[in-house]
Amino acid sequence: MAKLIDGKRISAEIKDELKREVAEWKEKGKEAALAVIQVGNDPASSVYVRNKKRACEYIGIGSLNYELPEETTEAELLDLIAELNAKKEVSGILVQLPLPKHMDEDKVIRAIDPAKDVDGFHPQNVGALVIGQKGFVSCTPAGIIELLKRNDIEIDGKHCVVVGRSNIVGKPMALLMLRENATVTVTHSHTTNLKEICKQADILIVAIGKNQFITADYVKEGAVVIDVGIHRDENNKLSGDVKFDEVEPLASAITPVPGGVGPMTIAMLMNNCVETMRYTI
Ligand SMILES: Nc1nc2c(c(=O)[nH]1)N[C@@H](CN(C=O)c1ccc(C(=O)N[C@@H](CCC(=O)O)C(=O)O)cc1)CN2
Repeated sequence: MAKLIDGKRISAEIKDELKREVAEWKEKGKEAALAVIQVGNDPASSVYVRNKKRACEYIGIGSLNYELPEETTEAELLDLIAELNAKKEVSGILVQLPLPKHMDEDKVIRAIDPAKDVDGFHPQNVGALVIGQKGFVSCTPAGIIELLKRNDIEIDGKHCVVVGRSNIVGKPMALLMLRENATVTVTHSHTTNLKEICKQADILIVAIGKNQFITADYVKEGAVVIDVGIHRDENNKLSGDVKFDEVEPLASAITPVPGGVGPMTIAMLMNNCVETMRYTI
């Protein structure tokens, strides 16, 4: 019987800790405000943007929401980002991904002031992570580290297999696990012996975007399984990249979907927003 890693509970704990900290900073005259830009009306993105706004309100920081139509041009979006970069009262900026196909996501991310890049996607922040310097760390990988630590799951010396190499999860996740002294294997669509590699994992982190792809035959008895995937069926029922019912009996600990990694993304975004209060003069 696997230990259920309860991201919903831990994210609530973190938001309560941040709520108290924000109150202290505000007493010292410090403020923070998060600007969230959504282009188009992807239903899942609208849920996440709403959750981010609610989290800002809960911890006591400002939130400015910009809902732009799908046909917004890249130039118009870049102009808005430039405006927000220049606004002193805006301490964090994020552009909800994915963007419409006519936009270059990398170019848009590079336009955000790295000091306001609370998603941790800007090359300057990613570079800082690579060389072990200070910078914003992307929220989902940071949330997974927090889940492991707050569940007293040992990372140092463990073999961690990351399935997927995206810029917003897989790659930063590998770097964070390395920073925690895990031995890290990153797999991807060109990995030929995926099942054999996954079965070697003490900690298996799955972020491939394939519904319930990881089944019991990919998992070593007693492994810790972290599911980053999120899929909705026609009845709006959520599932992950891991076949939970099959894998749970094998694992020593596992994250559910929903209620695992997802809420931690929001909590760690709030932490990055509060970080701007800790380091402003
Ligand atoms: N600019 C960004 N875009 C995207 C990010 C990101 O970190 N920055 N990550 C994902 C989406 N994401 C945040 O934006 C995100 C995904 C899931 C959840 C979450 O709380 N999931 C819940 C279920 C919520 C629901 O009812 O659907 C759960 O798993 O329990 C929060 C944020 C891609 N885009």
